[in-house]
Amino acid sequence: MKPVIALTKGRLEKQFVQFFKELGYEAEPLMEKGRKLRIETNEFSFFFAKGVDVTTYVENGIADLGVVGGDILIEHEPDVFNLFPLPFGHCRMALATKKDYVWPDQKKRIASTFTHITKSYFKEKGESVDVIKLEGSVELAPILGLADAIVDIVETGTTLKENGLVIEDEFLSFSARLIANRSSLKIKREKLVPVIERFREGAKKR
Ligand SMILES: Nc1ncnc2c1ncn2[C@@H]1O[C@H](COP(=O)(O)OP(=O)(O)OP(=O)(O)O)[C@@H](O)[C@H]1O
Ligand SMILES: O=P(O)(O)OC[C@H]1O[C@H](OP(=O)(O)OP(=O)(O)O)[C@H](O)[C@@H]1O
Repeated sequence: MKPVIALTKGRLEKQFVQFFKELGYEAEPLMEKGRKLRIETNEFSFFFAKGVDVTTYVENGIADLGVVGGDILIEHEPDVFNLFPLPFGHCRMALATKKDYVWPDQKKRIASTFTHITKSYFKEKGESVDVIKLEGSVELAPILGLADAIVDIVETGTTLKENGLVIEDEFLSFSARLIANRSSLKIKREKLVPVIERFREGAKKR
């Protein structure tokens, strides 16, 4: 059986395919995938899912390996081997609010997709806040008055800037990570170790 790799769709997928190609693996089927969710190459079976679902598939042994953002691992703490960072998908976690915003005296309302990370951040500061969960376009929340501030991923800073928000604090930085199912690493050791080592070497070189 070929190793099965779960890839995060979207941003990370494109950067992974470039990296995978640079390692000398057959990447054409991935580059020509269109809307297909599963792709076979000579050496691997790939499938594509949202980041958090990638961790679920790897945790449950449907995939042997997975490529997922470090933010997802910290937020959801899946029971997988978190092997090492990959040289793409770099971003940071930031607390941001409206420019010149005057914070209210009452409990702060913070909107985020990353509720666990947000709660831990404020807990460490010894501050109790109300966290409002949003699934996307989080920057809207302070602008529309749903929240005082947001905790969200920042890469170039363009989204914040174009929406009149400024960073109050940056507190975590991430990249994509290679993860593995715990039993696959034992049962399929002979097949997986050379792949993992090739990825590790490639990641070091970049
Ligand atoms: N600018 C960025 N915004 C969001 N995620 C980024 C960014 N740069 C790198 N990443 C990384 O890419 C991963 C996947 O991001 P992507 O935006 O493709 O997924 P998503 O936020 O779940 O997407 P979607 O909004 O399409 O559902 C994130 O978990 C994060 O680690
Ligand atoms: O600093 P930047 O380079 O502007 O990138 C950061 C933005 O990208 C992500 O959103 P995404 O495009 O994934 O859309 P979403 O709001 O639907 O998650 C993230 O949530 C920020 O909004």
